[in-house]
Amino acid sequence: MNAAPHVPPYAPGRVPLIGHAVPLARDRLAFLQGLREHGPIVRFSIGPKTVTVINSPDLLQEMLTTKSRHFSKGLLFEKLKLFGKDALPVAEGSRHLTRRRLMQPAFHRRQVDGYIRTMHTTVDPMIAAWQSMGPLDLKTEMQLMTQNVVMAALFSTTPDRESGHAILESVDTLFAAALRRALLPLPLLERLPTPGNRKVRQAGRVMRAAVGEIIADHLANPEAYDDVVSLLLSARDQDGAPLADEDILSEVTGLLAAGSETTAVTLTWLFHELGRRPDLERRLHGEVDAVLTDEPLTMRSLTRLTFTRRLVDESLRMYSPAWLVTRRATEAVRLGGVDLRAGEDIVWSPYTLHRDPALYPDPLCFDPDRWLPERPQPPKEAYIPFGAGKRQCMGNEFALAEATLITALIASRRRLRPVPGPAVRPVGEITLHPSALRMTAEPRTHGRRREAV
Ligand code: HEM
Repeated sequence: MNAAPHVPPYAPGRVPLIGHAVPLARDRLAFLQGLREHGPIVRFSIGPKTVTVINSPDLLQEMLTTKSRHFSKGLLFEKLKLFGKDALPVAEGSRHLTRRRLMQPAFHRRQVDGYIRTMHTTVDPMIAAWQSMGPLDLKTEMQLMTQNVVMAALFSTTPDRESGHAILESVDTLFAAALRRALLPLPLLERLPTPGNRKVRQAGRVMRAAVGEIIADHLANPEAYDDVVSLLLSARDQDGAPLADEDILSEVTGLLAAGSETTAVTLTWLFHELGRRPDLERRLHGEVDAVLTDEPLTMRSLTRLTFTRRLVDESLRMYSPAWLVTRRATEAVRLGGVDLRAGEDIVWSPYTLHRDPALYPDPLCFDPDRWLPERPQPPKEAYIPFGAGKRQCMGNEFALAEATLITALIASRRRLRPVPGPAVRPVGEITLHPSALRMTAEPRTHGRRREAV
């Protein structure tokens, strides 16, 4: 016999009509973090909408794996359709499955190995160019770098700095609109011709034009390319029909959006920590000087960068880029003894999970050595920067290789020093990024200087 369902509590501080809108607007990260102490499943409300937060790693695992068929991607991803109606990260059901099967092979570890040289040749000149620049806005630099890496490795295209900036601004505008609309869903307002909505439409046009050009070039010179765009262009369904133009545009745009900012903010946080921890920086320099040679980098050489990789893993723990993820129950389902109603909106946060002192000793200490194999490790379900189950990040191997490679290449040639300014704090927008981070890129005077490949 099933036990009587438990009704999860509302978080304290709920005010009639507006619910928890005030603490949420004041500091959404702190609000979400604070909810953990109210149990594994807790509710909050914004106006008439109730949102259920899952805090326990076991229940998250259940929702994302064994019971995943009862959930759709939810509010945030509905709003992220701004990037493309049915792109993989927002697609549902059989459409998701077919597209995932089609694109997954391009992201297997073996395939990622083949991207390493392109990553290297894309990033090297960008690091060299820092020489002639003043203080860097580090997040923007990292975004340009990771955007170029995705475009070069997956679409065989490298935009110049100006075009890269234009794409980046459009991605930022669309991401900001998606989050705003998910937090305060007022569909009617989204359609009005307000300046804000016009800006969003214009950003969409810039993205479509940039991606459209890439696709047109592939169509005009099919024999010149063998990449993800070619894969999409040559795909056929069971009836032998090609993908619709709109679908190809959506998938390419979706990959660009999913694959650039997440890795960029991971690297931004990593160098923020190194900038204030000379002990860690010294160890990183020691490792890259010992491992990097003048030979081109390969997956094999990356696996020897064990400390560099622990820095990446720790940045992904403490500053999980995808800090807020949503789901929606598509039918009534029981989770952890709680009956969720069909249509119930759900939120989970790798950021708060990874900062739970019950799972991570001293969680606010940036300690890459917590990932040493001889140290006690957290349960697998407690470390999910890339999610879990059938919707787990498709680009995780790509992102880990890229972040390790970029960290090592920067450290082999530059020291990023913080520019004095206001204290850096985490800001939870579509990704978790530092409030502002300006750093200067000093050449390294000791150590092996690497030339462009
Ligand atoms: C540090 C970097 C990254 C992080 C932290 C990250 C995180 C995530 C997370 C948490 C999800 C799953 C969301 C959910 O469960 O609803 C996801 C999905 C996805 N990511 Fe990533 N991601 C990263 C980099 C990348 C890269 C480099 C690419 C591709 C170039 C990529 C492509 C995708 C795609 C296509 C999906 C949708 C998968 C599906 O629904 O089947 N990501 N990512």
